[in-house]
Amino acid sequence: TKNLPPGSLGIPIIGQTLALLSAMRANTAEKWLEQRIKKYGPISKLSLFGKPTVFLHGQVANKFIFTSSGSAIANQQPKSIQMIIGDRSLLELNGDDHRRVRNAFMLFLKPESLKQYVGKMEEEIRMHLEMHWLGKQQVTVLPLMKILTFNIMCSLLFGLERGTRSKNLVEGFQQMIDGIWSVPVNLPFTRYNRSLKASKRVEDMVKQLIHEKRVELKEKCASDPHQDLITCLLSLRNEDGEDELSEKEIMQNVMLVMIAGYDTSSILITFIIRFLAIEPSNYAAVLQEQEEIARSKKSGEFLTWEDLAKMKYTWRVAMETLRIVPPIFGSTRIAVKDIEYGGYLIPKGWQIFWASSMTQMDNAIYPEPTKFDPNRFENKSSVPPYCFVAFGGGTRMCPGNEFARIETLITIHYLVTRFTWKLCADNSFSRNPFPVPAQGLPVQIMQKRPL
Ligand code: HEM
Repeated sequence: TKNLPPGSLGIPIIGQTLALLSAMRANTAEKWLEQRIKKYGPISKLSLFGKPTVFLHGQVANKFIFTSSGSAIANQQPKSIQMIIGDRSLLELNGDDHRRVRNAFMLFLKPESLKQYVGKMEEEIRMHLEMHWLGKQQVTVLPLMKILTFNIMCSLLFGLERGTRSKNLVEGFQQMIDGIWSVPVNLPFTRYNRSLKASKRVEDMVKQLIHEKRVELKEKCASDPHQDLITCLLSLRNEDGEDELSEKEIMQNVMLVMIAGYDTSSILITFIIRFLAIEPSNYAAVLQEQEEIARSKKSGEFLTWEDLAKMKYTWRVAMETLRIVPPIFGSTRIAVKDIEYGGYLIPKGWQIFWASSMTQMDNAIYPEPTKFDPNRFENKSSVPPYCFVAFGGGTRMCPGNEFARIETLITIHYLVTRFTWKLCADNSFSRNPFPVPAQGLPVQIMQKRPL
């Protein structure tokens, strides 16, 4: 029989949870994990979120976690997420069910489909800049990027225009996510309780939207079933001519997509803006790439898919941002049976924890890891597999990465060609558990003269 990995499970229930969370807030979580790796090696045990856990680090470990079959390692998120989103979201599904629901979402989220939404995203971005940036001297970037990414999602995923409904949705939705990362105590006046109530309201709103889309689809049989995500999902049939997804699956996964795509993308764009403000040579290279594209267009002309393909350097800047500040610090799985790994036993029922930053800040993979150097990604082959894991990997790799790429590139295009900016606060940040720049990143902005 194999031994358990080294390390201590800490105080019952609490374990090392508070220590990790407070290191995240102080932005020292990488150091905290590094010390563990120094002390115990790349495989160690601890307890997190009330569960005995094995922390795994390194390229081989990432591959092991991302490619193991669901019969050995299944997805496992904190119970609070299940209570808030429900038991049929991709996060809870495994095996065939996971594949079926994920494939349905990929029909909408794959690049060939997203191609047709470039214009819609662009309209949202232009409108956003007009409403929130134009004529201002100072803006706070993070809250604005949240508004922007939420509006993009409302438009593309739900076909929902701005108005009272999307306002109510964003309010409910904000309260709902606030509780996902809170202590799951369901008593009146706790954040968690408010979040559960908000999730019920959001659920009702999404249900109503689904109902309307269903009626629309029936009445206008010929209209484009790909006009938005919900309509696309409702139009899917399996081999027996039945609905491919149940209404519950559509509802819960639409809620999941909103949660998964909202904080993450807005944080990525916010941190690119921050890096461009503190790295003048990278800013100059992005500006050159984007001005060249802007110059090739007539005034007011929309960007095309081909234009996005030209934004290679800008995407490298985004990848370097994701490498140094991954919006998702890490995530957990559960061992479905006793597993042997690296000479140790991971007992059935234990949690497995991986952290993207740890591989992405590894000196052996990325020399001078703290240096912001987008050219690391110039040559795809220079990054070994399972070492850039900001979007995860394997069967659960982020299905929204292309969506995030498109909205990020278009937003940066408009920002650098229309504005210049300077940071107003220091450039520190903390994790909560998402990275949040000091004061939400206030910047002083100046509008540029059109090219
Ligand atoms: C910069 C932006 C984004 C980052 C860094 C990011 C990161 C991630 C990561 C690391 C995972 C995997 C977690 C794990 O393996 O446990 C994931 C999963 C997921 N992401 Fe994203 N994401 C981003 C944007 C989006 C967007 C825009 C959407 C939707 C439009 C989205 C939808 C999802 C969904 C539904 C899952 C669960 C997939 C599954 O379990 O099969 N994400 N994301």
